[in-house]
Amino acid sequence: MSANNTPPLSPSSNEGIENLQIPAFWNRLDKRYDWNYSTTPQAGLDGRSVEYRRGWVVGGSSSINACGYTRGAKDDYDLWARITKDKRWSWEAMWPYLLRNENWTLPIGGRDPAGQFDPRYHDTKGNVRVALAWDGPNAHDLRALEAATSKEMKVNEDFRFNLDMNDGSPRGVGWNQFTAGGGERSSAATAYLPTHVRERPNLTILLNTLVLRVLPSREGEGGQLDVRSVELAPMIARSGGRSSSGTLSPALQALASDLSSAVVTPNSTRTVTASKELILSAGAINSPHILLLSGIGNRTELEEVGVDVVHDLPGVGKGMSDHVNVVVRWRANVSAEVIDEDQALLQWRTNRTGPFSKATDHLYLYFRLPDNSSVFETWKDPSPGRGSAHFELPLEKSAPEIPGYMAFLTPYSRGTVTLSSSNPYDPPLIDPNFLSHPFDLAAITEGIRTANAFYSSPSFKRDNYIMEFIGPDPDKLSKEEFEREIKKTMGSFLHAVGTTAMGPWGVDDDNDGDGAKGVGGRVVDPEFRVRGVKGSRVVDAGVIPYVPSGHTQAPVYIVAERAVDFIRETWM
Ligand SMILES: Cc1cc2nc3c(=O)[nH]c(=O)nc-3n(C[C@H](O)[C@H](O)[C@H](O)COP(=O)(O)OP(=O)(O)OC[C@H]3O[C@@H](n4cnc5c(N)ncnc54)[C@H](O)[C@@H]3O)c2cc1C
Repeated sequence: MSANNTPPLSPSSNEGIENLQIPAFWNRLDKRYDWNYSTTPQAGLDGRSVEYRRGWVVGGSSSINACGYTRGAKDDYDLWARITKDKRWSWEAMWPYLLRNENWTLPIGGRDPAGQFDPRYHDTKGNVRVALAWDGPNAHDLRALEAATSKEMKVNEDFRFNLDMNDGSPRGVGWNQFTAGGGERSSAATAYLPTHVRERPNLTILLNTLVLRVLPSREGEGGQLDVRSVELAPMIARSGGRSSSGTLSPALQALASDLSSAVVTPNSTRTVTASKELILSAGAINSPHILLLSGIGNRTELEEVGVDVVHDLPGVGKGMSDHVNVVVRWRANVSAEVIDEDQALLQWRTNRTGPFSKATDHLYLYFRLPDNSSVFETWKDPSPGRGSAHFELPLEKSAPEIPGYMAFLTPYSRGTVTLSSSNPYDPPLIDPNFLSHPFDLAAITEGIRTANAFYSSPSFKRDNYIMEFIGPDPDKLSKEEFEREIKKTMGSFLHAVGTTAMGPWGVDDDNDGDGAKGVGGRVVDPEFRVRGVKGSRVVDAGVIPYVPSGHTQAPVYIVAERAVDFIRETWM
């Protein structure tokens, strides 16, 4: 079901779109809010391509995502500080920014959240509304909580209850926090661009407008390349991938008349030049795409597709790091809970409670592989530290099968975003290169064993509640059968980072585009300035060098809040 909507004025506006406001609808949204990307055929998935969703709407992917709010581990930020050799990126130094985006909100419907989060790690003054779900523990949660506090499960320290997974130490069983407030999605659009902000005279939002390229504006001091212009074109029709261009929208014409530097070109494009600097935030997939189309990237690869090289920066689009989604299942003795969707929609419209007010379920299990795991005999642990997790298992209640969409959080595999052609309307080639490193499948095999150990606790076995592990079970299938099953259903958690990764100050002598080195050739400095270029920064998920051991939207808000102060300090 999808709620009836008044057709939007523009498909790229989020305003007044009920389907975007309802958290539960994230997985059934109309394609018009999506760039409709897929990956290249993945050798690691036996040649399968997988869907790669990205939000085509104000607020980007935060307007269509599953609302999970996880900052990751303290170790993630400390790793960024080591990579950039800049202590300002450590968890401790970042603490004000970890809080600054957040507006902690009580759950809608009057549920008492005491004992389900730790108020010391939250703030109520930010813009992004964050809350626990409207409803309290269900029967499945009660068993998980019982397991997490039982003596038997002390065998694994990660099977313990964790009061707040956003305190920097996510390991354990804890309550899922959502980017929702009052039962409605809170996105970058609703949080940072509410109506009163959109009405500011110094802000212009161009809907249905495509950035084609960034352009050198003028020679900067000392002949340094100065990139502060963007080339824009209207986007009028979308039917999968990108659209064709059309005539200029009134907003674009108005902007052009306001800006002395705007230039009309014969094919309806427009060039706009920033007086101070250009901030590119087109996301981990599209920011590198735009840079490559602009001639900023690996010289040889640009020349191969006929793009004039403006700046040889080999790391652009390299080093893509993402979480994979491993599907495992258990048969459960649970009766199916049938949701009357008309009733649920009415309930949501009436008081914003009910099943539609939450995007996913209540509890998550974050766990590490043990230090003595056989996988570490062959490979070095890629995780950022012992406080971080290798896996996330959402503890979902469903009947008659309990699904485990287990996220593998610390992959060695790294991929790329490259050009399919020099035409800005052609989608980029997205190659996450899933399972290209043998550690990943070996770790997943061990991770499944640990996930099954959790569901084998007496709390879940009692009354024959969990009846059977459906699998894929590495202890029942042959290695080949097991791997085939994993590859058949695996997808992306859509947490791409690293494609315009930040690295240390100064000359980057590791900027060789070698994804295997870990950060894919560093594209921006620790304050997000594009290397070797004056006037441009990139601020989005692409600058994060390693995929965090949690979901990515909270880290992106944190990165963006940090960027605000870097930019402010530059111009004060
Ligand atoms: C379906 C889905 C579910 C997810 N679930 C979660 C979750 O539960 N929790 C979580 O933490 N993370 C989740 N994520 C990831 C999270 O939403 C992203 O990491 C986060 O939004 C940051 O993404 P980004 O920086 O890549 O940019 P995006 O959020 O994708 O934003 C990029 C913006 O730039 C615009 N843009 C791009 N190219 C151009 C161009 N050429 N011209 C004009 N505009 C352009 C896009 O339309 C978009 O508005 C999910 C993502 C998806 C897609």
